Amino acid sequence: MKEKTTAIVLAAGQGKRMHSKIQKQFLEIQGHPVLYYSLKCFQESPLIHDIIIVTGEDMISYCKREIVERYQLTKVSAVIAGGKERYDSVYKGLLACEECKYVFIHDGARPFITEEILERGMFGVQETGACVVGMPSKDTVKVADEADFVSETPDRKRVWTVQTPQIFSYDLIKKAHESIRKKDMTAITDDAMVVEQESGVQVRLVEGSYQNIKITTPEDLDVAEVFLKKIEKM
Ligand SMILES: Nc1ccn([C@@H]2O[C@H](COP(=O)(O)OP(=O)(O)OP(=O)(O)O)[C@@H](O)[C@H]2O)c(=O)n1
Ligand SMILES: C[C@](O)(CO)[C@H](O)COP(=O)(O)O
Repeated sequence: MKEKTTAIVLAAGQGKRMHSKIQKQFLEIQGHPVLYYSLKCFQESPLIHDIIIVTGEDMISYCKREIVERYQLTKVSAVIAGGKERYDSVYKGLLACEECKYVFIHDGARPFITEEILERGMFGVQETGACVVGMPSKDTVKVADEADFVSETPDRKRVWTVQTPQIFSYDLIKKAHESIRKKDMTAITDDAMVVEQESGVQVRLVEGSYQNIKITTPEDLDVAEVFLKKIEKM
């Protein structure tokens, strides 16, 4: 089915900045693992046909049992092993996709996506085949030189901090990842930059939300608890 849309959900990171024995995507907030919340959104979205979970080799059976079976995530078509870096895990996810038109690449460490965000992403990707969700920066951003002196202050109106999901035409993102893998790869921190560097395709920015945080350091868990309590009351 060529019109299919697949979500690749990344959960193979070590979470070093969290300093926890349990990897952050498996820590519980309000009684459920962080990873569950974004999977639930993809499971319930009419835009998404199937879901691939990318996790550590040693966590595959845990994910199948404690996430996919426990929450009856019927759209999950595969749970596969990721790689050393985030971009390796993305590439493995892309290789595991069955024929599809679009892919939503998402950090399993971002629990607060919504159907509205997915809709904006799906709308945005139609234009050029590449779309990222993000938000305009609330802070003024400085670009530093190598000695930590300010080298530039970009116009804040033009500065966005980007989130996931990042949504692409499958053929475009697969080709871009294949192309960058032939080079010396350093500091590839998102998928949009792979498209920026390896194709002439423009990447559309659409609004995510200020709530769509990535669980990265311990204080993010406190913030996540607050957001969840607020969501539960709605
Ligand atoms: N080799 C990797 C590295 C990261 N990720 C995933 O990519 C997302 C975003 O990465 P990040 O927040 O940097 O996670 P970690 O790499 O786990 O964190 P840290 O850098 O603190 O170790 C997370 O959902 C993480 O599980 C992945 O699937 N495979
Ligand atoms: C893809 C991403 O979530 C966009 O903000 C982010 O770049 C992941 O980066 P990290 O270095 O893995 O935290």
